[in-house]
Amino acid sequence: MLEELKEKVLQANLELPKRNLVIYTWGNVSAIDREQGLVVIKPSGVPYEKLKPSDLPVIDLNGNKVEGDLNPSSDTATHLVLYKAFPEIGGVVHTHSPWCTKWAQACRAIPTFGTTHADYFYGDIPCTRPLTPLEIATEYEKNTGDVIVETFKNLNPNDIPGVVVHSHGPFNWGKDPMKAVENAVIMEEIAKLAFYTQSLSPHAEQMDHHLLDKHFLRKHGKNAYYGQKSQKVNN
Ligand SMILES: O=C(CO)[C@@H](O)[C@H](O)COP(=O)(O)O
Repeated sequence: MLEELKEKVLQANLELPKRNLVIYTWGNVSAIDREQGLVVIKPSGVPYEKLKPSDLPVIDLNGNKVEGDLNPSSDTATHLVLYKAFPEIGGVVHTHSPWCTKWAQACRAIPTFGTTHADYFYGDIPCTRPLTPLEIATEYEKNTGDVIVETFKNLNPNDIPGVVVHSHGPFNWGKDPMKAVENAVIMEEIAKLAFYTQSLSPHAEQMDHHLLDKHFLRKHGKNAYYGQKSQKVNN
């Protein structure tokens, strides 16, 4: 079981350079086996092309390494917070992909400007609140995950599978590690489209972002009542 999960995590990590989401080792993917309460994650600082399944550390939900010689990703604490807070996800990915990171550094949510966005994300893609200097200095600790969970207090992570963390970058998730990476690729493209849209039309920002909510709801087979948000937005 764990060996199969390691292979899935390996393949998902190899997608990051393939999809131009990372340079060097600026990204990491993990997956969770909820029955065993174990997480498989990329080792810290190891180039993707050198990765083997046996290199992938296995950790428990308290962050204790239960298998593997290499150190787990420096973002492990954030991955663990998200698995505990979002019970339906099976994979998490973090990168410093350039377009999402621009919105993160500007501490701005990525606006819903079109159906490309609304096909995948229910409303604007949130940015966390501005982080304090101490939170920025300790981004490797659990506070990064805590501020993401705080951002989703009134949002459904199944309908918005990603966030940009102020001064840091994007985190995405999904039902499995490859779906998490797919959501990261899509969010990076949406971030790029949004950047150029607002540069072409500064007034786009004033558009009612909820105009496209029903597009998402219909696409995802939810009861989309014209002009009203469906009560049932969970998958
Ligand atoms: O945010 C950061 C560094 O600021 C990390 O996400 C690194 O970009 C990747 O770290 P490892 O996964 O290799 O530990």
